[in-house]
Amino acid sequence: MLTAAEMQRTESTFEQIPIIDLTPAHSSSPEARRELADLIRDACVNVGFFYVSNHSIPERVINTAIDGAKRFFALSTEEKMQLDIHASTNYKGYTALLAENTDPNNAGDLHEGFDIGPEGSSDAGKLPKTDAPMTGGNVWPSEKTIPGFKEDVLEYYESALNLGRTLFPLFAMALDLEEDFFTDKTQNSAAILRLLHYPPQEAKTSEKVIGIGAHTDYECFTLLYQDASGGLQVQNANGRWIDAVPIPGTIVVNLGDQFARWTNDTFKSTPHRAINASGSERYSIPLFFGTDYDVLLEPIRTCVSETNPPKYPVVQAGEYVRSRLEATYQ
Ligand SMILES: O=C(O)CCC(=O)C(=O)O
Ligand SMILES: [Fe+2]
Repeated sequence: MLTAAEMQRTESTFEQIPIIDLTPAHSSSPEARRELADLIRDACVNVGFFYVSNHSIPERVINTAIDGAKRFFALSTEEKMQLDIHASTNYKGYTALLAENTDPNNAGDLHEGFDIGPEGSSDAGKLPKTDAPMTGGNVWPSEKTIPGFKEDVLEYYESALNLGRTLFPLFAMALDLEEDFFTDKTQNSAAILRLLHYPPQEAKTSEKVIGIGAHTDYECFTLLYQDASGGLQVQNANGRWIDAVPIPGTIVVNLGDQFARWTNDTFKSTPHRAINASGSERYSIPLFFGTDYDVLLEPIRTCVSETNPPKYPVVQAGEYVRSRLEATYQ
């Protein structure tokens, strides 16, 4: 008999992104968790992207966060620029339209964003420089400007963090490691949440200005809520752009470069981009879930062999993310 993973087998030339039901993640049966980890392994090795259903982020929490994003981006440019990310020492705050350029071949991204990290850790000055991008307080609009915004966004942040914590043991099983392999490496996870707003892209906009240019993410994995507009595209091994169509009730999970490096490319960090051709405003919320910044990304033992030697120099996780953030916001 074929296992679920064998029946749902993907390929690197995928035309569709697999959907994985996360219900067995909480099962007391090791076999059920193993079967789920096999599905996740297949998606990670071939696609680098999958949708999760039954992901446990309540719909209400998603809706209030999206509503918060709408209220935030509706503020005047002047109000938003008071929180300019370029004025922050730790990459928190507001990114204006075209202020970011994810694909160096492009001329700017047609989105605006608002970034937060862990709330309440404002001791960045005492920490080594490599820790700076993740630590330090967030900046918020005043409570009077958008009542309830901070609470709503932080509630989503906590829910998404919980989902991320559910996934690490499954990724560990998928790599034939002990289930708790990542636990001591993700005690102070560097998780950056972005609220994103993509104005509708007019047909005449140059090809060098799209919602977000082709890129790979920096951390271990990203949990992405996207609204119903559509526009996210994922590049397969043939170079074709495959639509990651919005599927109600799901969150998109994609792997990032920390995981690709750590797993010696066993897990794929797949290029993706977004073009909002819907004719209306698009909102999305990625949460970039990384390992603790002091972890050395030495190739994981099950991912190297004599015939598969290490492909990347060893870097410290925080140092790696810092270098990518610096390049993005220079
Ligand atoms: O908005 C999206 O669908 C994708 C966003 C993204 O890829 C990113 O922020 O890294
Ligand atoms: Fe991305």
